[in-house]
Amino acid sequence: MTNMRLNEGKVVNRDVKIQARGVDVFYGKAQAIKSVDVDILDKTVTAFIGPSGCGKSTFLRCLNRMNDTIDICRVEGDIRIDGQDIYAKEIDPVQLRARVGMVFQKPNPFPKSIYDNIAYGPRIHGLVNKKSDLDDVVEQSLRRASIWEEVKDRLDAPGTGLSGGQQQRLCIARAIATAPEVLLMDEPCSALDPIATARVEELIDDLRSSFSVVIVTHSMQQAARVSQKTAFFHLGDLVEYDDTTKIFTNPSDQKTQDYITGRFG
Ligand SMILES: Nc1ncnc2c1ncn2[C@@H]1O[C@H](COP(=O)(O)OP(=O)(O)OP(=O)(O)O)[C@@H](O)[C@H]1O
Repeated sequence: MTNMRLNEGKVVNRDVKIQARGVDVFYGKAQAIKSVDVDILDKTVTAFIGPSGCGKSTFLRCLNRMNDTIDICRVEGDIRIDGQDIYAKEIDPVQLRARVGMVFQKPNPFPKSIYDNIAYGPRIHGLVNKKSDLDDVVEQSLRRASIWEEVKDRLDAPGTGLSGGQQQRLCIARAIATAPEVLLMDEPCSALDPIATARVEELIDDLRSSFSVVIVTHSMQQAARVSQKTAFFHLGDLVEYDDTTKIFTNPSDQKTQDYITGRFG
């Protein structure tokens, strides 16, 4: 793709944050992910791309054990965050999900006030004791998600009353309120208009200074705009994983080339 604006951010020797080795995922007997090995870097945006049904969301959900909530889903292999096996017996998935936050395709604010949407995580994880500290976390999270100015005078209003784009930024604020190390985003802009999408993309670029961000996207333009690393999945295989500029200008695999040039998908 020659007319694609590529993110200028360089990938410079970032530490590996998530290491996956030999990851297989099954839904009943059907295998959705086949022996995936990948090193996801810290302070970097990594995009997962590939045709519908290739396993992007399934693999993303392995990274904070969201697949545990699907009865027929079985995950095998080894996934480590900072060297720690996240499937080890002693790992509490609820605590893990505070460290590895997630934002979904459709904004899903709790049926609570804007304030309580953000305060919920820090409260249940016991991250703050005093009301004034909680107020600070709420304000900082909303500022970081670039929505503070729009909501600061109506923190008691329901989160569900915001526009779609505002709701998605609220959900991002909610995910970062527990001070996660990794932020997983599953097609976070697919329900948003182009202006709201642009705001969320700017936000993603800003967030990578603090977190490792992994985003599933159907939009190759979006992958090129926001990510520094791209993983191309096809039929459950991780076909190619490299710098985003390389994937979009000079991929090594013919299947990647065919996908980015629109020959299938
Ligand atoms: N809860 C589930 N139960 C059974 N099979 C599932 C489930 N979720 C996903 N699958 C299957 O696993 C495979 C991978 O699906 P997944 O949703 O991970 O792909 P994807 O690349 O994210 O697709 P899309 O881009 O359409 O969202 C598909 O064959 C899908 O039908």
